This record gives sequence, C-alpha cells and structure tokens, in this order.
Amino acid sequence: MCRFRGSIMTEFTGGDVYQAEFDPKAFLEYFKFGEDTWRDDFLIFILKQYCKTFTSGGVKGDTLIDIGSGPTIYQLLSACESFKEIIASDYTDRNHWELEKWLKNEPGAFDWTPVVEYVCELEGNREKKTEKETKLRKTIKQVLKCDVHKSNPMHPIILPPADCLISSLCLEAACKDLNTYRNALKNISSLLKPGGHLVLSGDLGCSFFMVGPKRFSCLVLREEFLREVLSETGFIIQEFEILFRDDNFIDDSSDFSGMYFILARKEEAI
Ligand SMILES: C[S@@+](CC[C@H](N)C(=O)[O-])C[C@H]1O[C@@H](n2cnc3c(N)ncnc32)[C@H](O)[C@@H]1O
Repeated sequence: MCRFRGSIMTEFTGGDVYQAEFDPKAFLEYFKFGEDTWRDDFLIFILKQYCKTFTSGGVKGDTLIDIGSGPTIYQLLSACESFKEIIASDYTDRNHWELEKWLKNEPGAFDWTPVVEYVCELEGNREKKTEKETKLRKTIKQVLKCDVHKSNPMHPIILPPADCLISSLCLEAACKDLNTYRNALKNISSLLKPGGHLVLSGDLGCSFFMVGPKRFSCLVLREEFLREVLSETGFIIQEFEILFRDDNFIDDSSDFSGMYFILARKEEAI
C-alpha cells in the first residue's frame, strides 16, 4: 500500500535542487533490470515501444536530441540504429559525469548489460551486447547542458534543428505547473525540424518520486492534458500508449498511476 498516495504535497524541486541533490547513482538503482518489480514492467513497456518506433523505418534521420537524459542510456539503445548522431543533454553536472563515465567505459560506470541484452533480444539479436554498446557510444557525439525553461534549451549553443527529439521522465520532473509544462514543450519543440518526430514518455498521475532518501516533486499529468498541449504546440499524435500500474507493485518510492508513451510529428511549417 502506498501511504503517500494523495496525502502529502511535495514542495517543488527545481533545477537548483537537481543540481545539489539529484544523486545519479541512487537514481540508477531503478534500472537494475530483472528484479521483478514495477520498474521492470516500466522498462519492458518502454523498451518495446522504442524498439517498435526506431526499427519500423518510419522514424529515422541524421540527428536525434535527447532532452533531460539524466544518467541513463536505455532510451537510446534502439534509437542509435536509426540516427547517425545523438546529442544527449541534462541540467546537472553530476548526470553529465555519470553519462560520460559510461560513454568512456570507465571503471565504476553503471552496468547496463541486462537492459542492453534485452534490447538486442527484442531487435532479433541482429547485434550482440558489445556491438550494441559500441554503436551507441559512437553515435552519442555530445552531452550538453540543457534547461527546458530557456527559449533555446541548449543556450548558448545553437543547434541545427534535429530530425527527432526524445525525452523521458523529464518535463514532468522539471515543471512546477501545467503552464510551465506548456512553455517547456514549446521551448524543446524549437529544437525540432518541421515534420520531425517527438518521442515523449513518462509518468501519469505522479506527484513524487524518491531518489535514494531524497523526495523529488513531479507534475501530475493526465492523458487529456498531454493530448491538448501537444496539439496546441503543433504536434500530430501518431501513437499514445499507456501502461497502468499493477497495484500489486505499489510501494513508497513513487505514486505514479501509469506510464505513457507518445509518438508525435511536428506539423510542417505553412
Ligand atoms: C527523472 S530524471 C529522468 C532521466 C532520464 N531521462 C530517464 O528517462 O531516466 C529527470 C531528469 O530531468 C533533469 N532536469 C530537471 N530539470 C531540468 C531542466 N530544467 N532542464 C532539463 N533537464 C532537467 C534532471 O536533471 C534529471 O536528469
């Protein structure tokens, strides 16, 4: 049973709190795959969606930008098959360092083996784990500082518009209310070419999540709002999938009610 559900308001945890208190190592505990928790359900759901999206041939191009990558790479494992270049980004220095550690294959980097092997299996084992990791490491060309609240989130760097944006669990973590979310979505959309794809995923109905002992706030999202804000921002939704949380797996680490996966296309400029 979740004691927190609906009972405690979490004070908004903005960029400064992420910079000071978001511990990448503690966050990566959520990605220890194979422990039969709701985290496995989430990963299986999302990895299957990514596999379908990036191997079906419809979503491909030269450049993909990942917004709010955190210290994770699971979201890019299938994408590296369809894009020549990936740019990762995040707000905090410690997430950058953690990601760089994995990119350089340094001692102490998180071991993504079970996740990578699962993706290789999903993709029909056309590649082995080591080849997949090598390909992803080669494809991620940069890790940039990003703030979704800036009109150019990569300021002061000006990037050419990308063919695809991917973002997972970031906007709901970074935004304190729905209006801020609206603006943040506009800001990241400016990094995408007209006709390009947005691959957006995250939590529904979530007000907090724990990272080690630290509680982070989350903006409660509903399907209707996501549909409305995407259409308002000039996106045509091509897929909207939801995985509702199995009540048997409710614990005190987060109160989310489900996960969403969206594939949307930015309207062509008129
Ligand atoms: C819950 S984590 C998600 C990380 C990763 N995308 C994933 O799917 O596991 C949220 C991420 O959003 C980043 N973040 C918070 N505020 C941000 C902002 N204003 N701009 C960009 N990223 C931000 C945090 O640093 C953190 O890495």
